[in-house]
Amino acid sequence: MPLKKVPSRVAGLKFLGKDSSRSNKHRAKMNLCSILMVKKPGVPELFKTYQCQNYYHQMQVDIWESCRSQSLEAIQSMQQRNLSALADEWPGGPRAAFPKLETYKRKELRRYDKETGAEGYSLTLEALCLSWMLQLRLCYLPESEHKEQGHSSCLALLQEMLSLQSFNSFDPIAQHEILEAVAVYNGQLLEDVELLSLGKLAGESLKQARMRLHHELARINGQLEAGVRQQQFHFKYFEYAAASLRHKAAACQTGKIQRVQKKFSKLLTEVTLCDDFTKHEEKSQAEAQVLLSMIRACGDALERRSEHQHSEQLTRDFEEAKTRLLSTLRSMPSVGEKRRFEFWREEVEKWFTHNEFEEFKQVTASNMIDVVIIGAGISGISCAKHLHASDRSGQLRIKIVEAAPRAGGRAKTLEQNGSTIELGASWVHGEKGNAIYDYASTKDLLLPDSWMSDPDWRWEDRPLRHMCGLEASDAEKKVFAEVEQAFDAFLDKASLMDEPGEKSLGNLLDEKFHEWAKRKEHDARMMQAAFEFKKREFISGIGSLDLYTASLAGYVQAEDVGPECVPLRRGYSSIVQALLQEIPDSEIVYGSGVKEVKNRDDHVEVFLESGSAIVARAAVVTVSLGVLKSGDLRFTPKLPEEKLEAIRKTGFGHIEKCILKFDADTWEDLKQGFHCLWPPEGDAFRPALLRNWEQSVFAFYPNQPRSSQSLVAWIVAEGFADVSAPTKVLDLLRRCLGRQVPDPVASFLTDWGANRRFRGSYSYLSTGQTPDAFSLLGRPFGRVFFAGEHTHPTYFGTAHGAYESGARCASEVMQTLEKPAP
Ligand SMILES: Cc1cc2nc3c(=O)[nH]c(=O)nc-3n(C[C@H](O)[C@H](O)[C@H](O)COP(=O)(O)OP(=O)(O)OC[C@H]3O[C@@H](n4cnc5c(N)ncnc54)[C@H](O)[C@@H]3O)c2cc1C
Repeated sequence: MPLKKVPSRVAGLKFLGKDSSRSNKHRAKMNLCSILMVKKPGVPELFKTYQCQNYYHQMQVDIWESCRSQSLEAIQSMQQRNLSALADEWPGGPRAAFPKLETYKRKELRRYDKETGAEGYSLTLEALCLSWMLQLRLCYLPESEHKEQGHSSCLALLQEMLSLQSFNSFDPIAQHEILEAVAVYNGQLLEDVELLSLGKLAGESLKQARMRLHHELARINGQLEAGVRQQQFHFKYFEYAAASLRHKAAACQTGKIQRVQKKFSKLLTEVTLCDDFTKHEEKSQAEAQVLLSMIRACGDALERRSEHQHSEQLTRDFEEAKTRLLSTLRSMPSVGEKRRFEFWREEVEKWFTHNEFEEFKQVTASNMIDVVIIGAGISGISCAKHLHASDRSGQLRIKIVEAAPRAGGRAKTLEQNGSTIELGASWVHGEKGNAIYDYASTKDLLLPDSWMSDPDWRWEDRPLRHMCGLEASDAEKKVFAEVEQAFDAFLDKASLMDEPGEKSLGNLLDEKFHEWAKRKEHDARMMQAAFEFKKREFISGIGSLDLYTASLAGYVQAEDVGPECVPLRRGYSSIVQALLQEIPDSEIVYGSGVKEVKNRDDHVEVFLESGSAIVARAAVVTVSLGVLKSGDLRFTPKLPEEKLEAIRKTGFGHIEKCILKFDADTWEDLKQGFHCLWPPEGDAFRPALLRNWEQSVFAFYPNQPRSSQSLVAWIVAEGFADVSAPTKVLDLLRRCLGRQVPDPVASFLTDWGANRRFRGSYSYLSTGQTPDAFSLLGRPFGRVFFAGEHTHPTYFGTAHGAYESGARCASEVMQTLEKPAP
């Protein structure tokens, strides 16, 4: 690779890139524009055609800068920003314009290639443009629905550039650029599971496609190494060499990685030891040192991988490597001086916290297991239990990773001086065909039937009070009972409808109520108040913030397993404890939030927030719909669009409980609880539109089991985080009773909506959704399986739905694991 004199303008750009001062950046940008717009008359015309000048210029400069900041992620996010800001400038979208621009450039390139010498400088520029364009294109790849085509065309472009007769006579900057693009592509390609889809596209077998890939990589790496050997201590070479190593590490077996690692290590050692090493740019010298240490540390890590070491040990090793490196840098005459050393210390920190490097560390820290279950709620534990039950060999290696320090998720019971308080699920809804009921019965966890006939608990006998503090009169109670009956009848009728269509529950109920109320002679305000009570009560049952976005079809689809509401003797946590006893303790890792799930060809990689990773043959995701909506858990590759849409559209409720615990004397007076009637607000009662959450409180119920001496108020509010809620709820209680009530001895407030591990209470079908949304949410994607209440087609929103979804998932996973490898 002969070094030619670098054309000043381009060189200026390159070196200006190193200087981050604003004016220099601006000059760099202007230089670039003038090269593109003035020196190459064909280019502006073309850009004009696609009306994308600004976009393109901005892009070049952005890419330039983000290449310096080393991260493809940075390029992608910049790309996103630019795209939305400049979408108007590029009618038809950049994807439509790209192929045209590309074809043009490729043609030019070939033409210049034939006429090498005469147009050498132009050729260099064209090659530069092409390589930038390639980088742009690479940015689109992760998002593109035409990923396979994207891969093919990128590969074709790379091959074309590398095979140009005149490649070696390009100026070094252009060669660098092209090789960089190659290296980025190299990493990207491995990321996308080794050309699997490309193989399919070209009608090749997987084996052929892999061979082709390896052949290609060997060639590309050869070029990279040649670059390093020529002592061009260029930042990018080292960086991408490391990225490439990391990707290889993720894709190959240990033996192979060690060979690659040794090779790089040798190469870099050679570089740092050579005579004129210290004559090179300071930054490059340090870069080489950093890389060498990193690679050595990686080497150590790799060796440990075979020794099954834990990630904490690895973290310590990396820390040690970092300290070693810093002391080497401090001792280097060109770096050790205080101000510069500070700069380098920051750089080293960056290197060592660089995402890719972290991932490398994580992957090396893991050992392959069979199934990793994310979340130890009812669905996660049920899945583990059922996996064990169907594991005939008794060899299945399972891990459950749970972000919280406890199991149970939305089933959470507080133990309070011998009594229990339910913060999440409290009832076993229905007896027949309810898996939780059956399970709890066999373990004798349910309260005896007699509790239902307890006069203190009888629903219909509960006192009815106005918010102003008055008890409802007998006449009002009669109206209330009639409205209740009519309301239930509306819903019963809705359940019988064959085609509930797009209608919302709110609309249906309003319609029916108005028809019904017209025929009645009762006090209109009382009817309305009773109707709004029912709606409030109903909202807390289905979890929707607003009945007008909850689908009637969803209500019809939700299956009841009986009218009973059976509480558990020792609360819902007793179910969780019983289930936990059926799986080995060592299988659960608490306090381990998962941040990313990578779906590979024949395995999954699950990256934890703590910095380690688990590699398994299959993963089961049981996090709530709220967590899936938030995007906190990343999936690579992205989930299919139809699943994403179901995640976006399916409703996830926001129900909270505020529980006030009283002493024995006060409790005697309150133990039945009561229903509260708000003055009617017109006929469009929508909690989402309420001025404050207090208005969603419709009752004070004894918390089950009632020995806890506590009243619970249900609250409907999004992302609820009002710490003063217990005081406000107590005020409401006093207001409704029309008298002073002694302060409670304790109060509890849930935060299901604000808690980032849940982000809501339970799911429901929204208007406009097709009823198969829940099944779609439960559909596996590659080796990733999905359980959780939100994946049950008929028992969504319930604990038994969660339990059954775990069992379903276990059977899907077993089928996959038992399939012979392709
Ligand atoms: C207030 C309330 C009252 C309810 N009342 C009833 C009732 O009376 N009867 C009934 O049948 N149902 C009821 N439910 C619903 C029932 O509690 C749920 O349907 C059920 O518990 C859901 O279980 P799951 O396993 O699907 O999800 P979860 O319980 O949400 O379990 C998911 C687990 O994943 C963990 N997690 C989240 N993110 C991560 C991450 N990144 N990495 C690792 N782990 C993570 C969470 O910590 C959690 O433990 C109620 C729910 C609420 C909120």
